[in-house]
Amino acid sequence: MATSEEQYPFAIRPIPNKGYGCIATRPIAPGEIIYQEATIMHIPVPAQTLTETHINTAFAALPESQKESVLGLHEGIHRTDLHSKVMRIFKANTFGDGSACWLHPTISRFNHSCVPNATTHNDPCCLGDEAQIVAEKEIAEGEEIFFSYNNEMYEITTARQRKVLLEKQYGFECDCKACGGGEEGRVRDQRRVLIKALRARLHGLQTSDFRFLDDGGGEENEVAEMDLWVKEVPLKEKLPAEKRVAYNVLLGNLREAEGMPTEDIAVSYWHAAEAMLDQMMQMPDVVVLQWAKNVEHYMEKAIEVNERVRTPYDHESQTLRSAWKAMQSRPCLKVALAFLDGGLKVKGHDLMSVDDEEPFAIQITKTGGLVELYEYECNELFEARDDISVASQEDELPPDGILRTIRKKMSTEKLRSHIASHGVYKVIGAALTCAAPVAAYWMMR
Ligand SMILES: C[S@@+](CC[C@H](N)C(=O)[O-])C[C@H]1O[C@@H](n2cnc3c(N)ncnc32)[C@H](O)[C@@H]1O
Repeated sequence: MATSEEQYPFAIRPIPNKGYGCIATRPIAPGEIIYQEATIMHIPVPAQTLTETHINTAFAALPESQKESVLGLHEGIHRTDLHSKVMRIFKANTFGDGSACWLHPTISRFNHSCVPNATTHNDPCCLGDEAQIVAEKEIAEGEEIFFSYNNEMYEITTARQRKVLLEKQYGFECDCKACGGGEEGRVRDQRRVLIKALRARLHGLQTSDFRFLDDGGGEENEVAEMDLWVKEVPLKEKLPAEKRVAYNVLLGNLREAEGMPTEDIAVSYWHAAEAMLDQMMQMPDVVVLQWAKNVEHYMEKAIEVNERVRTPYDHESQTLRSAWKAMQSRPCLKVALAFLDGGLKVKGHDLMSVDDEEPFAIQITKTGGLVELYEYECNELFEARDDISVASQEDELPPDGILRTIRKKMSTEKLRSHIASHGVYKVIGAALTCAAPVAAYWMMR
């Protein structure tokens, strides 16, 4: 176990009931690279189809020194399907990306938490076959450093369900704060159930049913990821833009509240901004200023969250920044942001309001002129369009869906009384089936 304490900010130490683990030897700041190392035993086969022969062949091909370090790794559990020590070691320490599996001799010493303070980065474009452990939060000297062994799955399962998954895969019972039960555990479970529902809807799927995990997950040694996803059923209708906005914002908020990795939080806000822009573009001649502000707010949030743990020059930061630049060049957003930035003169129209009231929207006329619209004027315009669209045939994605969203904005009183009589979770439930941004807003208060 070769880590030099001067060179790296952690040491491998025995941890009660966990074998070894990695302890910070000094304070570590968010974004700091804790460790970086190359893979060994890289097997170009997905975990589901990995066989004993694959593992034995890859092990046999290693130089003697690497064989020794593999054999020194944690052996994992004695399952009936894992016949040799090498098999058990590989299963207990394996990393994978859906197309290959591999080991990292030192990174394998980090233990798991469902609320991790670090993440693994292994983007092959930037790191080749290396992986990094990067701090997600402030880590104090003496604190154990954890990453999540499968955040994609664990962020959508309750403590009881994770207990089955972790037991079958690794043979341990997690004692992190998300698995610790009590009131905190209950709130975390509810957040993760919502994250599951939102993620499914955003993928165009009905929510998967994980209740079989509550009953112990069956006789199998391991619950394959395939089993969990194969039950997915596509939604009958495409999710309209206003729901994608609401769901992504809520997903970002829930992930933040749950302390999930910043990369996932940033992606939620980025997708919310994209959906908001899609919503704006369904009505290209009327630019609602608040929607433009929302796009800007969600993108700024995505960039800020991402750069808590990455420099502006990292690949992910560059991707986000160039996505934001591309969005800003869309005519509707460009007009709105230029206007909000301090006035915009187009074809002799001075759009700065004569009084202090900010217009609700800007209308782009047929001749390309720009006209300010105040809220009452918008309502009249939208009502006229609603009347026309009621008469028109039903589209899969009605272009005037957004108009209805604005209407929903008017019914906050109804939501308020709903919360009073049914409680917040009923309202969240309602929002999951008929969400509008205003419902998401209420949920987050
Ligand atoms: C990849 S290894 C991690 C390093 C390992 N503890 C060692 O001694 O080398 C995975 C194994 O560590 C243990 N482990 C990891 N996270 C744990 C946790 N949160 N609680 C208890 N045991 C854990 C389990 O035995 C698991 O099979």
